[in-house]
Amino acid sequence: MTADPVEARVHAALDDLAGACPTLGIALSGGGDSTALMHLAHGWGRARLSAATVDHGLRPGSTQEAREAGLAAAALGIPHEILQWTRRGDGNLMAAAREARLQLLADWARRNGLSAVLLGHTLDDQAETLLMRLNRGAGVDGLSAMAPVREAFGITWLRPLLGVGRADLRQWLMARELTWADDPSNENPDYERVRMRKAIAVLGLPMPQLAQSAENLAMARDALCDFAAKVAEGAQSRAGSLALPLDAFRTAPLEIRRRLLVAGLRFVGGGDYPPRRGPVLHALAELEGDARLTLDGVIVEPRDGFLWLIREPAAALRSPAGEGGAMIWDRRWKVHGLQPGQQVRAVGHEPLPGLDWRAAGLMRDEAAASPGIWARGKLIAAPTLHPTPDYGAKPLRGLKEFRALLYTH
Ligand SMILES: Nc1ncnc2c1ncn2[C@@H]1O[C@H](COP(=O)(O)OP(=O)(O)OP(=O)(O)O)[C@@H](O)[C@H]1O
Repeated sequence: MTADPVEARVHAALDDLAGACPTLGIALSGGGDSTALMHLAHGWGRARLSAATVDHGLRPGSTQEAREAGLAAAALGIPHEILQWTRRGDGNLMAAAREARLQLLADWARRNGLSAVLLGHTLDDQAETLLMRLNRGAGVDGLSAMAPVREAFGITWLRPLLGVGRADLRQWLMARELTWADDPSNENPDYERVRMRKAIAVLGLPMPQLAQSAENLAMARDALCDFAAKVAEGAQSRAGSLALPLDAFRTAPLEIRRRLLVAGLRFVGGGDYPPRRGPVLHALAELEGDARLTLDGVIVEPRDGFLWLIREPAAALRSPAGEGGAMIWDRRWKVHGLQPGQQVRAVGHEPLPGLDWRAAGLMRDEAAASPGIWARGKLIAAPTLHPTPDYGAKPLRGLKEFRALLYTH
């Protein structure tokens, strides 16, 4: 047991988060936080360590800094790699650099069979992030604390420094005559994070309390998710539609209803982004009556004790046709084994009179938005509707997979 408070705290966090990991990676930027992290993890001594530095090549001298980080790792006998980023495309530079950094580190971790990668986010990062997001008017989810454990890019990321302040880490390093590189962008007031850091210092805002608020919000978020999951327990899904029990939905608090509706819209519509808050709140107000509405390509309709969310036929018809052996159509259907010349497109309303769609227990719009297999402009099969004698088995021979995908966001 160590008497130093920084070591005691970080080692306890490592026991907790990484106790079962035989190998750990360190995302080593060369700055004070991750340099301290490397030394503290080395002192902890319970896992085999490797380190990597991403050279973004965005500042002169970045390659030299990455090499110096490598030397610091080598001094502790820790193998180190420099991962080079070459920028492609344009867009938000910081966001692209961050995304690429995580991807490069994740690939490196996989290549080296590492159980998890440690990141050097601190109590200060937690507090600054909270203020930045408050400034942007984020909701409970956006304001919640950074998690100490996170799965992303196919690997586990651990943040054992979240309980320690940046100044304490710097002092810890200085007391041991250990050096680090200061990134000049940490002083650049063009960055929102830097402005927030200065505001915290000038106003004397209490960092631990800010970080605690972020953690409390994370707990509130988790409780809301659990509650929403309970209400959704009686949900049914068929033919890519979703039905939520109407009583449970109507009696749930507004925030729970909002979450359920957002999750349902993404499940049925397959959208990459959640729908905007304003239209969702508006829809929730309308749903207090018996309104039927359309939002984000999804029909929302209270009917027979359920709140139905059905893909809007017009939106499904706009979806590009699916072709080839294996594909995902309309973001929701996985189709495998189509024959050459066959396409997946929505059935549409037109062919419905000739089909026995009621026998499948579907509603009219549900049937129209469901996938059909077409050849030479003719519908030859509609596997989610009842197979009718006209279809026969022939056109479907070879169809191996045809199922609605579950979206879990
Ligand atoms: N160039 C880099 N190479 C390796 N690891 C890095 C690099 N830059 C940052 N990291 C890792 O990420 C941690 C957090 O750094 P930083 O706050 O700059 O990045 P971030 O995750 O992009 O955060 P933010 O979202 O706040 O911008 C560092 O402590 C370090 O572990």
